Amino acid sequence: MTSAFQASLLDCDDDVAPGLLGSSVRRTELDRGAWIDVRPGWISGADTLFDRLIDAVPWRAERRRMYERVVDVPRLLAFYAEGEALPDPALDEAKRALDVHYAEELGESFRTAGLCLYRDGRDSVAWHGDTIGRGRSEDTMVAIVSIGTPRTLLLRPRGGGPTLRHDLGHGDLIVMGGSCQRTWEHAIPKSARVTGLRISIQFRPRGVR
Ligand SMILES: O=C(O)CCC(=O)C(=O)O
Ligand SMILES: [Fe+2]
Repeated sequence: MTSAFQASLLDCDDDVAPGLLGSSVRRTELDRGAWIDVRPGWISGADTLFDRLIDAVPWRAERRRMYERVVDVPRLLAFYAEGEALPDPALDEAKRALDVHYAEELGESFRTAGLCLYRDGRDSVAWHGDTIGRGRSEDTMVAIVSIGTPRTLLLRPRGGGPTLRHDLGHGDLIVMGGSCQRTWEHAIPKSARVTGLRISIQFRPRGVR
């Protein structure tokens, strides 16, 4: 697959690396004990990482049962279970940096990496919380690195309330924490305007999916 994502002129760094976290992470408290942390432009060399992941990851299409029908999942997927080698050393570095930054607050390390490839604005993820496993009943964190074409992440309280909109740019980090998976839902909506590829990398602790 060739990259349909146009390398930005400012980002011509061949070395891929996560930047500092620390005070560059901006926290927004949501209600009901949920929060999000945002660190724009966390990954430098994100263009290079994007191209490497497009080639290295065994992207696969999935079909899932939805009520009476079996439908195509509208994005390509890959999953790296605990202990499985990640597809790029920069993802190991990102995971290590997240483990250090969140060690005290999370009390455990991130263990798995889920990857999604959104081929264009027709690909999406519907409203959901990551509630398969412990996210259903316990506070946890899901850290997402977004690279490629910017997409909108929507967040809304379960049971109703205003929708928050967050634009995820190339190399950005967003972490959903506290009760976010069980008291809020998130989605990447379809968009007729989006024509480029986006990769999302989600790091989760053990037993959260
Ligand atoms: O694409 C994203 O950043 C979100 C993906 C997501 O919510 C999920 O895989 O659970
Ligand atoms: Fe999710």
